[in-house]
Amino acid sequence: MKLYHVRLLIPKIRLAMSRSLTTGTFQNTQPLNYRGGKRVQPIDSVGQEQAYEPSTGRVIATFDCSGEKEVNEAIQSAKTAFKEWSQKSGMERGRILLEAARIIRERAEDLATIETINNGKSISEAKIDIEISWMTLEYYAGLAGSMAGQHVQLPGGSFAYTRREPLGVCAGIGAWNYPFQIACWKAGPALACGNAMVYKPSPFTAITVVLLAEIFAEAGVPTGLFNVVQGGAATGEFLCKNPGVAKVSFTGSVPTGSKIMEMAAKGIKPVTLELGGKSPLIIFPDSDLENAVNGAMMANFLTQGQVCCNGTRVFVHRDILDKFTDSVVSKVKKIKIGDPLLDDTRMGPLINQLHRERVLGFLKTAREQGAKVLTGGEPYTPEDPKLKGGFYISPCVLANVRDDMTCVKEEIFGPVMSILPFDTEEEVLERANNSSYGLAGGVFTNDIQRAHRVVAALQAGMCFINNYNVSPVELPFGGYKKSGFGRENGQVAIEYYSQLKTVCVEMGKVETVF
Ligand SMILES: NC(=O)C1=CN([C@@H]2O[C@H](COP(=O)(O)OP(=O)(O)OC[C@H]3O[C@@H](n4cnc5c(N)ncnc54)[C@H](O)[C@@H]3O)[C@@H](O)[C@H]2O)C=CC1
Ligand SMILES: C[N+](C)(C)CCCC(=O)O
Repeated sequence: MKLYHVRLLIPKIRLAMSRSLTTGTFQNTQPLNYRGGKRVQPIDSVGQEQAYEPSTGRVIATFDCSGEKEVNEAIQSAKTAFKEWSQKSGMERGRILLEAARIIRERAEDLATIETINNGKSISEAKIDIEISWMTLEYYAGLAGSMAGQHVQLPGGSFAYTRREPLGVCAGIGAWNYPFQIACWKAGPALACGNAMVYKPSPFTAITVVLLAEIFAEAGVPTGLFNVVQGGAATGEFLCKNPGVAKVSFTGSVPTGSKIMEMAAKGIKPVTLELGGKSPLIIFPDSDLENAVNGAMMANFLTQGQVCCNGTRVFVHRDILDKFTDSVVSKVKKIKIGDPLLDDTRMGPLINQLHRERVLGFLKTAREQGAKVLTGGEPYTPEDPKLKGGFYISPCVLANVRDDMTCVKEEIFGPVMSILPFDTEEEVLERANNSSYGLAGGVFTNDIQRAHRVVAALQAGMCFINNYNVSPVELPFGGYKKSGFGRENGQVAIEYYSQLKTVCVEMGKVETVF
């Protein structure tokens, strides 16, 4: 009875706290590592990192990066919990994951607020991210109970069966653009399959993943099942190289993905790599123009354009080029930039000053190479004085671009759309596929056969017809080519967090050749 009251009260207090949080007020005071069922300071460190509130430029947390000993402790803690967790039935695990999903749903506003403070994305988007997060846990909770093997009949009454078993302790390494959601995309299937996890978020967004660890504990996972270590490359490397880690699931850039694969190769560990992209979005003249324009907006400007699967190469048929361009530019000009915690803001700041300079650098090169800026692409300072130190830029549309320009070839990871005219289907497919990336792709057309023919020809793991950047958890997500391999979400993710054991059973006498 007492416990029941505590349960009801805690979220209420927290919600009240989050509502009083406004931009410029949050300061982290608690340890950000999570091990053995509680927040802890790391026992050793490899330097310090700072997390910012990108909308104001304020430092909101300074923390030690976990050293080799701390990473090892977290892995040992996960190993202990794995023994208990892996013995539970799928139904038992599913029930606990459902409870975690329920708690996230109950605290959605709270979590979205902190996510916005630490990442800079608008609160309206952060709320969607949190919704996708609890849906992910619900989905894998449902799948946990249906994981099963096969029975195979053999001659003479003998038979075999297969068991789908967990891998052990999985390492999750995340990017900063969807901190809480990426952690759920990894933890959901990993825990459903019976694994334990040690998770390292990006040091830029160190805050919300610890809240997820607390939620798992509250939902009833064994102590130590989900641990958090903090830091950058050095901490990540301790994790990848540790023989106690059975698998690495990574979301981030191509160069880091390549390093992760190398480290994992030394230990013969499987990896899932969700890397960058430079995806094409193809608009045919027979498409519904309003839908196509809205699709292009969704493909380019979510989370200030810092989205791996964005369709940043927008190929538009020459017949509708002017109409499409005018419509997109007028919509982009109306995007409300400012305090991301305000409900009507649609675009917040980029993640940090260095990244803003990087994006502005791409725009400088684009201009030098002959691109025409139709709107935006400048540092932006909101009127509210407390936002003066934030990392804002105005969303940008580029025209007069060619396929060989840097802004069309390289991932900018900012709010920059390039519009490229085309004339024929054959030509546009050739150009769309002319990239070392292959994460996503989209097509807008009302010709049903053309739509399917085009997506069949696109070299990309995630394709959209007449929409872009929707991501229901039921759908597998992942890349072709340098955008990585392995899949997150969907039923198939179970295969990436489990291994198959075959048990061959003899019912007769052993026939020997000797
Ligand atoms: N395909 C996908 O699902 C997504 C891909 N991305 C890609 O991620 C990039 C942006 O994210 P960033 O955080 O800047 O990428 P990043 O590759 O610099 O860092 C990603 C994570 O890896 C860690 N890390 C860095 N060096 C490491 C090393 N040597 N060993 C182990 N861990 C290491 C970082 O601390 C961070 O947690 C973009 O290229 C973007 O396309 C981002 C989000 C989603
Ligand atoms: C949610 N969605 C589709 C906008 C982006 C997910 C991939 C990423 O983490 O960048």
